Amino acid sequence: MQALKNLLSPLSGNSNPIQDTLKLVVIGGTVETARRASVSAWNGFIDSFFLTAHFSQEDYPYDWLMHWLSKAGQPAWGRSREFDITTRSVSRHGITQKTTGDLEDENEDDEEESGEFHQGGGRRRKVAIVPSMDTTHTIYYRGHWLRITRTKRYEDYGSCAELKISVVARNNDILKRLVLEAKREYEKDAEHRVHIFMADTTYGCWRWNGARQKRPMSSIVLEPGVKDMILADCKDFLASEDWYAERGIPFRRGYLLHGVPGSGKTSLIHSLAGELGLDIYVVSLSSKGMSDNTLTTLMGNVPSRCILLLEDLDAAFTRGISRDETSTGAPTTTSSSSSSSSSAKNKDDNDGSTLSLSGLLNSLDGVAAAEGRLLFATTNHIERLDPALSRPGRMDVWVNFKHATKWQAEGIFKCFFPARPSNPVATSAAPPSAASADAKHPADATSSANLAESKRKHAIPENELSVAALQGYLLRNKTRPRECVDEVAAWVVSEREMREKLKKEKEEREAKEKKEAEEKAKKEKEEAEAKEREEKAAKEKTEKKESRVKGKRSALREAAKAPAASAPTENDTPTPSESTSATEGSSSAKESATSAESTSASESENTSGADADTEESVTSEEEPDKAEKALEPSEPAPDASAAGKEKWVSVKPQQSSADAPATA
Ligand SMILES: Nc1ncnc2c1ncn2[C@@H]1O[C@H](COP(=O)(O)OP(=O)(O)OP(=O)(O)O)[C@@H](O)[C@H]1O
Repeated sequence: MQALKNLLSPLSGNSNPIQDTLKLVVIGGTVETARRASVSAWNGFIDSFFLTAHFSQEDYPYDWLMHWLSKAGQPAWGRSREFDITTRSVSRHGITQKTTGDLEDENEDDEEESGEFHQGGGRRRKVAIVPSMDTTHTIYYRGHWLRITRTKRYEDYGSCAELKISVVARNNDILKRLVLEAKREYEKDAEHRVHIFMADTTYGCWRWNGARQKRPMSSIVLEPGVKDMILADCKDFLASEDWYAERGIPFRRGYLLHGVPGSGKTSLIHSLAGELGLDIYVVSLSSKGMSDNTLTTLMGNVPSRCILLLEDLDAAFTRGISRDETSTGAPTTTSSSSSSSSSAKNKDDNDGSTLSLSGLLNSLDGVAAAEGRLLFATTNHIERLDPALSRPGRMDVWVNFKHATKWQAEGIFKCFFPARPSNPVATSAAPPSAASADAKHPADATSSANLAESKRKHAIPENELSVAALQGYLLRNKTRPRECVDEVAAWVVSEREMREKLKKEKEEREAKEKKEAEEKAKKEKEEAEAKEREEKAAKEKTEKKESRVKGKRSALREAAKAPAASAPTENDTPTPSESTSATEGSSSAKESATSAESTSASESENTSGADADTEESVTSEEEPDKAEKALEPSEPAPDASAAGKEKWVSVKPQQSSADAPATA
């Protein structure tokens, strides 16, 4: 104390300013050091007493905890003074737009209390409270204060959130309890839902796409034993991890569901996911930007227990062939022969996808491929698949889906109009209205039900209509079972007619497209041939012209040489008559040239269209030759005197007519 007094006292009195400054520096330094020491001591204290757990957005516990935290009415969370309020549900990949049916409360009466409200007439949304970003929230949980911080981590590809929970405790029991409770809550909530994740080809990651209501297996109508066989196989696989490990067999199983559209392939997978409590990870191999690397990354990020769904395997596969034939290994089948489909295919070829068959195979069973996943692939065209893709090991179980049999038609009818055994009147599987109508004639009820049953059975043709089409018909008549049965024969006829009509339209469209394509090809061929002919003619003309000019020049040269050779024996000076002749010759040449020109012009006039144009240009090119051409008729016989004349003539066309007399 005395020392502090001594230290401070001179500041008040008159003393040396340098000393005062130094003292101030010392005081400031001491205070700052003390502050830092206390902060570090506090951090040390926190570290030694607080337990801290980190939860990455990429893993399930993050989902559980966010779900737990976001639950409206969470008492501990309710006391927090800063939070985000959202109507979007919480998922592994952040706050995502929720889909219908997700996090909905069945109890509409408690709407206000639970924070739900109707939006857009019918769809209910739930207000969720979640921890805001980069803020530490303190909540009280089972006798402990939890410090919760949600932060965002930036990585190479996008961002990833993290949850940090700290608690003062001797051991991590409280954190374990918290995570387990959150998990239980999450699973309880997800009990009736199947979570769907879609592949994001841009970032090579999975995006939560929503949670769908589970579909009961009983609602899928397949031939007897099929559903049970698949379900039992899946269950057996999921329970056999050790068995696979002991034998060194990769712990994966593949199911290939192939067959006609609308026969229940996708529905069965959704139903199985619900039954087995698995999430579905959907990859569309034909999606934009899909490449070998992206697919491998995606496959590597699939969790161990899930359903991996490759939809429309053939579509991506056929496109793969056209895009990258060498690397796909050129499978045995090709795409549809129809011009429309091929043109559509060509259009798609430039979508930036570089997926190859080998890339797909590697991603399915390469080292990066996840263990314990159930692979389901669907296709409408099994014949287009490469044998390498569908071989056992990759696709272990094949199931063929056909058009509805009579048995299936009956089954789906019963799904829509289930019989009520407690009420004998209603054994006809009729809805209340029809049942009450029957109640007026109880004696007839059974017989009429049987009649309806047999009517229905006989009206639906075997293996002709898809189950989806049947379902559509039943949906349209869901409140009138009796009429539904009565009108089924008419509906089948109308379906056939509709199918015929569509088929005819398709054939006509294809024929038209084919014809157009053929005409186009023919026109292009003709144009190419015409162009080729033109080029050939032009070339021939040029060659002809060149050879003619050449011949002419050599003839003239030779003609010019002849008098030169005889010159020493004759008079060097031409006689007046010779000179006149030469002049005459020159004027005659001029005349001939003029007549040749006019002939050429009249010829051009007689020529029509493009030929005329061509002729014109050729004529103008030939202009210098006209004079030479014009000389042809005046070409004298090759005697000596004529040669003498030709001497002048030969010079003249090369020069202007004005020069002729001078030269002469
Ligand atoms: N066997 C079936 N049992 C019950 N419902 C079915 C069955 N087949 C089809 N459906 C109904 O038809 C609709 C279409 O079925 P789904 O999408 O499962 O057919 P798909 O075979 O996957 O067709 P695609 O090959 O075109 O994808 C669904 O709404 C489904 O309820």
